[in-house]
Amino acid sequence: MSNLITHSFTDNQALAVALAEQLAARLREGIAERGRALLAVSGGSTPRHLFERLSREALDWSKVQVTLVDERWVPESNERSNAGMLKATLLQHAASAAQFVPLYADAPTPEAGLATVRARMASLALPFDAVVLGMGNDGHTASFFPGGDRLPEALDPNNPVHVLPMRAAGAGEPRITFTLSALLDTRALYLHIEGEAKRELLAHARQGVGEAANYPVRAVLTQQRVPVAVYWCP
Ligand SMILES: O=C(O)[C@H](O)[C@@H](O)[C@H](O)[C@H](O)COP(=O)(O)O
Repeated sequence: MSNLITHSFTDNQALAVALAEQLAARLREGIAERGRALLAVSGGSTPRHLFERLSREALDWSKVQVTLVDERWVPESNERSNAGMLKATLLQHAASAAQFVPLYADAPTPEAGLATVRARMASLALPFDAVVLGMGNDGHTASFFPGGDRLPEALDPNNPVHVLPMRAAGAGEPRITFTLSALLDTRALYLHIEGEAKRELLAHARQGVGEAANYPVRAVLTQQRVPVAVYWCP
């Protein structure tokens, strides 16, 4: 049985409204049932509208912890920083009361900052209430890049480690990423993609056609641990 449910929208505004409502519902549920909620989101360019929308959802954001599924190893002031983007979009308005838990530490490399980041992440009470993944045109998701130096470790479904450094030719700077096993430890999993090219790429990755058989995102699509809700618009 397929583990994927696809929700298609006419444009990115309609998608942002629907996914923001969905995420807000998961967070409210976490707060009602456990007194807190934990959200992990992707960076990149796709989720900006979604974040702007989500930031205005009425809920008790002071009980919400927000982190990233992956981060580029650059300080927040760098335009490539996912944390910087998140602060400018999601952590505004009502959501400015949320606690942001960053994946970057002030160290020259992700390896040098790893102990600090791991200690920080140990304070998060998994499972996540919701994880939102994106996907790159090379079939990566989070920082699971094709040819990534620690890709097998990152995709190992039984890896007890939550966070790993990652280096790959297509990644730009060194990265730090949650592992697949940590990201699948979630009550709800979303894959947010936009555009025809990504829809085709996803279909190929799902079927394991040609080069797409090796796309890292396939590990998310073929796992049976948690259903994947795909949110797509042209
Ligand atoms: O830091 C990152 O790059 C992201 O977390 C990454 O995994 C992203 O989701 C994809 O690269 C898609 O990026 P776009 O939305 O820019 O296409």
